[in-house]
Amino acid sequence: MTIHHDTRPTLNLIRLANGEGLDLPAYESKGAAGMDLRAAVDETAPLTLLPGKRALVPTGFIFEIPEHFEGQVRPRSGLAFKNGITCLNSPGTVDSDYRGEVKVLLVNLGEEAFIISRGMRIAQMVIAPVTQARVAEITEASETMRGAGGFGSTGV
Ligand SMILES: O=c1ccn([C@H]2C[C@H](O)[C@@H](COP(=O)(O)OP(=O)(O)OP(=O)(O)O)O2)c(=O)[nH]1
Ligand SMILES: [Mg+2]
Repeated sequence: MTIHHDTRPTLNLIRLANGEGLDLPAYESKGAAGMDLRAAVDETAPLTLLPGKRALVPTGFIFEIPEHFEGQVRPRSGLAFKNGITCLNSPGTVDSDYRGEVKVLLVNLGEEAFIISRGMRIAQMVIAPVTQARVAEITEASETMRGAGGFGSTGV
């Protein structure tokens, strides 16, 4: 009999007042990379995002991102494809030492107004390992084949 140890890091969530009654962020399928984030906008006041405008949408939770991990706030492709809605700062970076409310910076690149109602799944968050590098200044970079080639240097 094989015993499976759950090696996943724990993500502690603290529900804020504006998060009352919201479903927790959740992975919507067994293999989902990201957990969907819901809009903690007021039930009585949906947020209208006009074309070309951006808005910081609250999630109603503090996320205690485990140490040595980050939260990556990413757009949902369905909203991007159907409505032109994306995360302006994608991927948004939630630091493991952040203890404020996680918010989603949405922008409307579509042609129609987009209504954000309470509980709508407006983005997703991937929890990914991340490290800090020790920064050291040196006088000369090591030689590589690529060298300073970038921005299309390898062709299309
Ligand atoms: O999509 C996002 C991006 C960031 N944040 C929060 C969590 C993150 O830890 C903090 C800082 O994000 P970032 O470092 O990207 O912003 P900054 O402009 O560098 O602000 P700061 O000087 O506070 O780091 O803002 C969000 O809630 N959602
Ligand atoms: Mg920062």
